[in-house]
Amino acid sequence: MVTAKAWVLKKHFEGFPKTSDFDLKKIELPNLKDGELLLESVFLSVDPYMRPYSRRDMKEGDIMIGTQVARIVESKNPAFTVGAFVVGSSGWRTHFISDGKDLQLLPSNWPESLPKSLALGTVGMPGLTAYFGLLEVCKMKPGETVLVNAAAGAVGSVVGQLAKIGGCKVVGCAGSDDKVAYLKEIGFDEAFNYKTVTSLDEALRKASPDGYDCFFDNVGGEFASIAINQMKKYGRIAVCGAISQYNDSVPQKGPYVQVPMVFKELQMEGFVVTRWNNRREEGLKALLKWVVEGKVKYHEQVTEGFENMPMAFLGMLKGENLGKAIVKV
Ligand SMILES: NC(=O)C1=CN([C@@H]2O[C@H](COP(=O)(O)OP(=O)(O)OC[C@H]3O[C@@H](n4cnc5c(N)ncnc54)[C@H](OP(=O)(O)O)[C@@H]3O)[C@@H](O)[C@H]2O)C=CC1
Ligand SMILES: CCCCCCCCC/C=C/C=O
Repeated sequence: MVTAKAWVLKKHFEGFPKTSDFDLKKIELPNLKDGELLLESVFLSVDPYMRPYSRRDMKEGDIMIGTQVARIVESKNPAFTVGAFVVGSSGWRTHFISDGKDLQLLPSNWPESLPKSLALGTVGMPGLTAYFGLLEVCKMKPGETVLVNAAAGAVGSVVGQLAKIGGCKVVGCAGSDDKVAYLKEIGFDEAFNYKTVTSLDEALRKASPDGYDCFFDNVGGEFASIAINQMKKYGRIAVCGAISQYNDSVPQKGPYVQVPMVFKELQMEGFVVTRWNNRREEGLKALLKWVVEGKVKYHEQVTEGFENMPMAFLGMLKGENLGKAIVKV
């Protein structure tokens, strides 16, 4: 008999989440039936979507949603071998039972030298978000200028590097000087700390006096309202996320987007990465190849210990992570 630990949503978040909104539970797992596997989480992901999705998809007492890299510890399913690693979507738990249908094996050519946690970041959902958002929503072309915010995070750091591979000029904004230094290290042409500039408008203009063809927006709110005015004619805005609004109890008010949208003839499109689930393998293959070749660099903010999951989640929402926020069990 295995006892799993799991973090549940004790109380719906109001405003910024608190550690007291979570509860740690123990769950006795039954013996395996034919066709089932027992898995042990090795790395778990904390992601911004958990904040808005918790309100939409969860009720109090539910196990927190989320993905993990897990090792198969016991198998009564011939398609899965003990010792293999998979990406699962079983939420914040140390152990779980699956029939295998919701599991994705790590690519068979995964190099020993690469951390398996990358399957939750650069070579996982956030990397795919950057890949499809840039290619299919921004439709970036060589020679164009791309702006990305939350640029030193899991999605943003990949956006900037893929835009460079695609022959674009890249401007990134992030919330600390260390993050800005990292962006320059990984090849961003221009980067600045949006928290310390005296005028965001001026900083954006200085970084690209001719304006922006593509804006990969991870933040929304005030940042997006200012940046939209610096789009070039026929510019494309990929609305990927709105982290500056996820903790609002009262919706923020405009400025509104219609005037620049009309006169600059902009395209603005929201998207969710799962739209391209049928092209997941294509995206992962490309991302893994660029990482192996050293063309896409990665950084992970690893928090040790399953008991620290709420703290890691709160830290990520506060901007404490450089690169992908990961919890190592
Ligand atoms: N549409 C889709 O399919 C997907 C969308 N997303 C979205 O992409 C965005 C980035 O996600 P991800 O890369 O995983 O997360 P990150 O790794 O970028 O972590 C979140 C970062 O957001 C920044 N941030 C937090 N609060 C604010 C704020 N009030 N204003 C500005 N920046 C803030 C912080 O960086 P800093 O120090 O720079 O402020 C923080 O480090 C999120 O909005 C997320 O919801 C993610 C995956 C899929
Ligand atoms: C429990 C598994 C959920 C995986 C969802 C991945 C889609 C994330 C879309 C993100 C949107 C905004 O952050």
